[in-house]
Amino acid sequence: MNSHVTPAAERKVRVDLGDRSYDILIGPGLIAAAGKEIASRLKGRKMAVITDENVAPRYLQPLMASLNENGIEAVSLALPAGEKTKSFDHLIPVCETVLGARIERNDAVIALGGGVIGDLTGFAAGIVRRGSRFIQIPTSLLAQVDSSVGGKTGINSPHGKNLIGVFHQPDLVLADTDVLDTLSPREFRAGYAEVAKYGLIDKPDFFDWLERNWQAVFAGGPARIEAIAVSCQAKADVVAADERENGLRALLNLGHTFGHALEAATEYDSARLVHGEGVAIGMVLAHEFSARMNLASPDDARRVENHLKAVGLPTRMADIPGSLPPAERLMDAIAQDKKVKGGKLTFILTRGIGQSFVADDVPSSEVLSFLKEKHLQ
Ligand SMILES: NC(=O)c1ccc[n+]([C@@H]2O[C@H](COP(=O)([O-])OP(=O)(O)OC[C@H]3O[C@@H](n4cnc5c(N)ncnc54)[C@H](O)[C@@H]3O)[C@@H](O)[C@H]2O)c1
Ligand SMILES: O=C(O)C(=O)C[C@@H](O)[C@H](O)[C@H](O)COP(=O)(O)O
Ligand SMILES: [Zn+2]
Repeated sequence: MNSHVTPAAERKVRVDLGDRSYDILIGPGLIAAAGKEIASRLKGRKMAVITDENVAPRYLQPLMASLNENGIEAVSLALPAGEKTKSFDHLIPVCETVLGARIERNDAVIALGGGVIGDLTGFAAGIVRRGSRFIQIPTSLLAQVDSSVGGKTGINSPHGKNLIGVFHQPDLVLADTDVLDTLSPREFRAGYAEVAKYGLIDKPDFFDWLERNWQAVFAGGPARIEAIAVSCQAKADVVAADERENGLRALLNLGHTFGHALEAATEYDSARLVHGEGVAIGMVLAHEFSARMNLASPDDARRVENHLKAVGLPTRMADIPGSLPPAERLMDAIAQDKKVKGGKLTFILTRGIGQSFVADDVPSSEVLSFLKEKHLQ
């Protein structure tokens, strides 16, 4: 993998979906260049920019200036930051802002922010006028490597994560890597969990490379851009092969069945647990559960845990501050998972590092006794 590291220049990944194909541009300076990139690709000249209150003071003005300089008229809305914003309460003002600005179908709705803003804004774009054009300008590592790509949009319910939403692909993704310098270390680590996920799904060489190069990824520069580009290419390949998660795409859910249950159990309180942290704990649990089912070696679970711990991520349920509900309550959230078929649980399990697979019909009694055991560890 060392040979993959190239100088910090702009990279392009194409998501191949026939007449809904789009580019992901990755590199420095893309917010300043956004107006030009958008104007050269889209006909519409009216846009609504949705962002959050952390991102707005840093990056909204440069984006609005770039749009205006390129003949695009834009309105904006800044929402509170954090997972609780992915709710019906905040969906309403997004839809009303878009409609109030008379954004037509061929104009566009722009998400400027992390995965929360991307998922919420994408959902609004998917339902306003039964589908409006949508541009992702992801500003967190997590959003640049995962949530801005692939068209899953939506909001949370007390019943579980992302249970209300639509598939709605963006028309363009602009990942400005300069903005990652203002992300908090905790949020950078959370995004890194999704980067490591691609290695653990089916790229053992990439996982090896991350074990050796993670400090360089955290430091910035070419290794960081490389990790983002490899992640986007991995996701683009899966989405192009199975856009609506009829099979293969479920692999991108590695660690998420446990992780989402933990997010619901902590009531989407970002102070206690953010999505990437839930995924980190969930990926360790998925490897441990695979070992318990005699599918993989316990050494692989230890290796995954050691790496995630080394970067500073939580890896155990006991790492989550505050108390958790009993294992039976976690099972209620797991039963609402979108991968459940005919009441039977589907998990992403593994035969080793980079050898994940979709396991249908996982016995819930096994999962419950595993969770009871892991609850206090
Ligand atoms: N649609 C998908 O395919 C997909 C994939 C993965 C995750 N998700 C969803 O994404 C969400 C998590 O996304 P996230 O981790 O980006 O969370 P987030 O959107 O809450 O952003 C994390 C925090 O960082 C702040 N922030 C963002 N960019 C910043 C910057 N450049 N400088 C300073 N602060 C910045 C935000 O204001 C927020 O406080 C979850 O809801 C998860 O379910 C969706
Ligand atoms: O894009 C996908 O497919 C994923 O599963 C990516 C995940 O990282 C992401 O968190 C996604 O939102 C989870 O999907 P869900 O269908 O379980 O809500
Ligand atoms: Zn995720």
